[in-house]
Amino acid sequence: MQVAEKFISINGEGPRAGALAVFIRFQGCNLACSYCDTRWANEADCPYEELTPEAITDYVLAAGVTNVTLTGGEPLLQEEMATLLQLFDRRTSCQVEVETNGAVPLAPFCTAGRPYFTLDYKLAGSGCEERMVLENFACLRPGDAVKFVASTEEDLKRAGEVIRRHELTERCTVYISPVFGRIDPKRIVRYMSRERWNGVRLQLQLHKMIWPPDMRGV
Ligand SMILES: C[S@@+](CC[C@H](N)C(=O)[O-])C[C@H]1O[C@@H](n2cnc3c(N)ncnc32)[C@H](O)[C@@H]1O
Ligand SMILES: Nc1nc2[nH]cc(C(=O)O)c2c(=O)[nH]1
Ligand code: SF4
Ligand SMILES: [Mg+2]
Repeated sequence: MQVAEKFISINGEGPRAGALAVFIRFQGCNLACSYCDTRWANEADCPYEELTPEAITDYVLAAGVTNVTLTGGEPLLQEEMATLLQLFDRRTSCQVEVETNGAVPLAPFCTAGRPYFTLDYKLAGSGCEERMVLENFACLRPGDAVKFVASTEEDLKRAGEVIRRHELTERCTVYISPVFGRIDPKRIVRYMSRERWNGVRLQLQLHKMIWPPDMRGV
């Protein structure tokens, strides 16, 4: 498996935000979001370590941290991802979370060793909305999350439509986040108040408040 970086930090995003986690960031992505903060990991010439699923679970077990976040790049493009998830299930008692971009079918990963998914629904501002696999919503369960990362008021309006049409707040946790530096979070809160967005949570990326926003390995 192609690992661009691995590190221990607090999770800055999602349902386990603030909790210590071990991060495995895989190289390569099938999208090119306009705002991507880890574009470097998507480049074909990004340096990576080639690690087996066994070596990755060994690293996590040795780290002694019980939350694991698999991210990227797009983690679900890794050929051995199903094997890795089964190994985590068999060899560890870790809570495994996968950050995924909504453009890869989840169903093949919803068998034994199913992780928690944090699924990004890409809005128009990302340039990738037409790539969303809408069938994925049916796979979501409590403990999972859908995240909308908004650049504009148009994005906020669209997020509201998708949340309502697919009844997402009934299925799992729903987050709305600003594209870092592109929209003032105050505008999002005003929008949430005006539209009475019950059941949706604003989320700001904690790690970008603690460290420089472009710092790797945190
Ligand atoms: C880098 S992506 C990797 C996982 C997967 N490819 C995805 O898009 O969910 C991890 C998370 O960072 C978010 N993200 C990337 N760039 C961002 C930015 N500039 N501002 C806010 N969130 C960003 C993505 O929307 C996603 O939720
Ligand atoms: N601290 C920290 N938390 C994170 N949660 C999700 C991340 C990601 O890049 O997917 C991330 C990240 O890059 N750093
Ligand atoms: S899907 Fe994720 S990793 Fe890929 S370009 Fe978009 S934000 Fe970046
Ligand atoms: Mg990140």
